[in-house]
Amino acid sequence: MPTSAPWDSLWIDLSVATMDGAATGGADGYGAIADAAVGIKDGRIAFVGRRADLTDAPDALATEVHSGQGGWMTPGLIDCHTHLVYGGNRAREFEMRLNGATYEEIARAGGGILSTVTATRAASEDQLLAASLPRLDSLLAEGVTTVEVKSGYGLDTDTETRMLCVARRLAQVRPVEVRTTYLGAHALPPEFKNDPDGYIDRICAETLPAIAEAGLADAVDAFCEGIGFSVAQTRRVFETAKRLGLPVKLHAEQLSNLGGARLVAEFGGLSADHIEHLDEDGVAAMAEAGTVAVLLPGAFYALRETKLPPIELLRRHGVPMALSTDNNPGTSPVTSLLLMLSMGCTFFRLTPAEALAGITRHAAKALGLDDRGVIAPGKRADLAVWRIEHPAELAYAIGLNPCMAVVNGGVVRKPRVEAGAA
Ligand SMILES: N=CN[C@@H](CCC(=O)O)C(=O)O
Ligand SMILES: [Zn+2]
Repeated sequence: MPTSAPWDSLWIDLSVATMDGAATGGADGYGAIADAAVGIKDGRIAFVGRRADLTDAPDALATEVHSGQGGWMTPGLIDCHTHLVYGGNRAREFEMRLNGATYEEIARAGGGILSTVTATRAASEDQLLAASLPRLDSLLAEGVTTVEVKSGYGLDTDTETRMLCVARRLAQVRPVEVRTTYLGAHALPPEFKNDPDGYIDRICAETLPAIAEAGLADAVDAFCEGIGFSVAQTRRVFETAKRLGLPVKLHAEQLSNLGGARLVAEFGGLSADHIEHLDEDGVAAMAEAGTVAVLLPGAFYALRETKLPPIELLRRHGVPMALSTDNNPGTSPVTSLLLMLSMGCTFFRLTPAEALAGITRHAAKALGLDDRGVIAPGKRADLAVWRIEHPAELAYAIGLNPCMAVVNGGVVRKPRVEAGAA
């Protein structure tokens, strides 16, 4: 009676970028293994190493044997900061900016986020789902296996709840893991005009407790900025999140330095995001707290920012750096995570290895996930296979998508999900 193979599947004929700095001392930054083999059992990595170290023939070790055709395998990509679910678009605002208006002027004039709030409040759950799927499909085509999705365009309890329900539904109709973040403190809704403290009262007393009770959020975020909320108001939201047992993250130091990074570090927060205006005190506080720096070059590009995030300080203090699309209708209508690799290197001067860690290992850490983001025994078998000769090509090529296969929890899929498939 033939014994059953120990593994469900085995990948060979490829090199592997494990992105597991711990395993390789980060020598090449990729944790690279040439002529490698990756064994998968029950949706988890069972083996990763040299093919020469396999103890038996491939078809004796696995039920399914897959060839990487001489390419490379990386961990599945993780987009750790998106506002993917929303109604409408802001192309007119794009035109206004090209006619000289700034992002802040448009926001202060009641446009910007609030115009998306109007469109999102008017949309049904099914309409929001239909509007979000093409944006998600674009990310999935590039080997993305985990996406974070924020609320923040409802600003009332019903619509914030609806947004997070839609975010959760995305994972039911697409091969992707979705992590949700409540971002009620994103902008001041019209019904609380000139009363930000009253709006924070409602977030802390009504909306956030209701969303936590419903299990709709994995984390809580806020926009700490002159056109957003103060440190004191953000602190109140974080105190409520802490009481409800939810981790925090923060849109911090995007347009100015209010000390948001120090605040999110004080709460042991998962990440500080944007951080163009971050100073060394903030970097040191993040390093101390293990808070990840999430870099958003799409917003930097779309707003034509000139203030670069303090990359050298982040490196010197050992703060993990992640990259993300920040997909949103205003500052970053971006649906390509691979393009963020290119921008992270070209604008922010990350190395290709740092950039790839930014959408794998460090992006997982920004979401508080330690079961993915590296290829190592026991981790989720979330993988992407690329028709490339070296991982640096992923950051080097602009507009080319060399993804040839994606593995979600051990299940192999083609990169492009059938358009419109439910
Ligand atoms: N800065 C605040 N939030 C989003 C922009 C939201 C919007 O403009 O719609 C961001 O991450 O850039
Ligand atoms: Zn954002």
